[in-house]
Amino acid sequence: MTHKVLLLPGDGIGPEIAAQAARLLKACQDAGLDIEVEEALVGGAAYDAHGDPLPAETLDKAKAASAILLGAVGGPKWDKIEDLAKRPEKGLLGLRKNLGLFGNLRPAMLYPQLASASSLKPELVAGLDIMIVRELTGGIYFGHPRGIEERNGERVGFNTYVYSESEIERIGRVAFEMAQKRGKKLCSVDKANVLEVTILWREVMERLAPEYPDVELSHMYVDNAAMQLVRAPKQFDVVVTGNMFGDILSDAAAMLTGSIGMLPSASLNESGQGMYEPCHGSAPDIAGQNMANPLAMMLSVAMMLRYSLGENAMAERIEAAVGSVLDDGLRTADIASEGMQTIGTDAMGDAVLAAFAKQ
Ligand SMILES: NC(=O)c1ccc[n+]([C@@H]2O[C@H](COP(=O)([O-])OP(=O)(O)OC[C@H]3O[C@@H](n4cnc5c(N)ncnc54)[C@H](O)[C@@H]3O)[C@@H](O)[C@H]2O)c1
Ligand SMILES: CC(C)[C@H](C(=O)O)[C@@H](O)C(=O)O
Ligand SMILES: [Mg+2]
Repeated sequence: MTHKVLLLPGDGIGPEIAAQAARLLKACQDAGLDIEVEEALVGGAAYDAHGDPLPAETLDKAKAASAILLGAVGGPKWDKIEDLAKRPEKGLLGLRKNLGLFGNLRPAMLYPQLASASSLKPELVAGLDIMIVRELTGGIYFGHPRGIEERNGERVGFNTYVYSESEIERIGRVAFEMAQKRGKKLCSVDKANVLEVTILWREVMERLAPEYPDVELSHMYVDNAAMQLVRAPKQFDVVVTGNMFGDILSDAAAMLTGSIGMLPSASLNESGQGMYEPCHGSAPDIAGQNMANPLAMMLSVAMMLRYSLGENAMAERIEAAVGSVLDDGLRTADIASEGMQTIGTDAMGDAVLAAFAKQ
């Protein structure tokens, strides 16, 4: 069966790293992968062309695709748009919500070659392999009521942090199953000392635990979890948490691996359809300078092959190609240690493709 892959480059460095992903997809096709690749607009680019960060045409194409690859959206050019619904980021959130992509997997895995690029001492991160399972279609990002309104003579801004039991259970099961396949440890991160919604979160996780007797469940408050991540990150195997805590903790975890430019992600729905994207944003500070690290995007292609297309061998081939490029000492600026020569986005893409061809 031919799989349809939708490529959404987006904004800022999005198109630069998406170009490297497109070359990698072509190499996979040449190696026998049966896919059809189409491109569409999302985010600021879509707003500029159609006045809408998620045009109906893009959403229709996304719904029809087996998998979606997204670069990044947003940037200062669109930050002045007063109507939040028209901001680039809402295009991304709209895709997640409309496709029901509730299960966000963010693996923070250290390539040993990058130990000296980590923000922690090498001995604290050697062998680091954490999977953050972030709930992606609920929580404070999508809660009602929300808005800015006049109260007692001043404006008040508010969002609502809401989770239903079924939403918690659904992401809990993804996390328990993930822990079963990995190190059998699951840490659920909440703020149950303060927020009722996360008291319910904790209760549901506890209720599920007896169904997964081989998994050791623990709980941690999010403030402590942030501290523990940078103190002793190897204590974690799988971490499950809500939308906003997961957003923040995954950026922090990224630095343990050397750079946010190394962190891919998968966002899955109940039917196995997925959207794959680096965890980072559009990096306006380096956009257009051929400086962005394309590896998170290229590793997102590997996650797509593994989670949506069932092509594990080819996924491993990409991951091995990345490893061999790092073995050769090739580094974009974000992952270079002092004194190392750096290469640009295109050259890093060339190197991964050459290594992929040799695998
Ligand atoms: N998934 C997404 O599309 C996504 C994710 C996060 C932020 N954003 C958006 O991106 C814009 C910029 O946000 P931000 O600056 O807070 O976060 P960011 O992730 O874009 O950048 C943070 C820092 O990391 C660096 N960086 C990020 N990706 C890199 C890469 N591949 N290689 C090298 N360096 C990299 C940037 O140069 C910057 O210094 C905002 O509009 C934000 O809403 C989008
Ligand atoms: C751009 C933004 C909506 C997004 C999020 O907050 O989920 C991003 O930070 C991410 O981590 O994917
Ligand atoms: Mg984020």
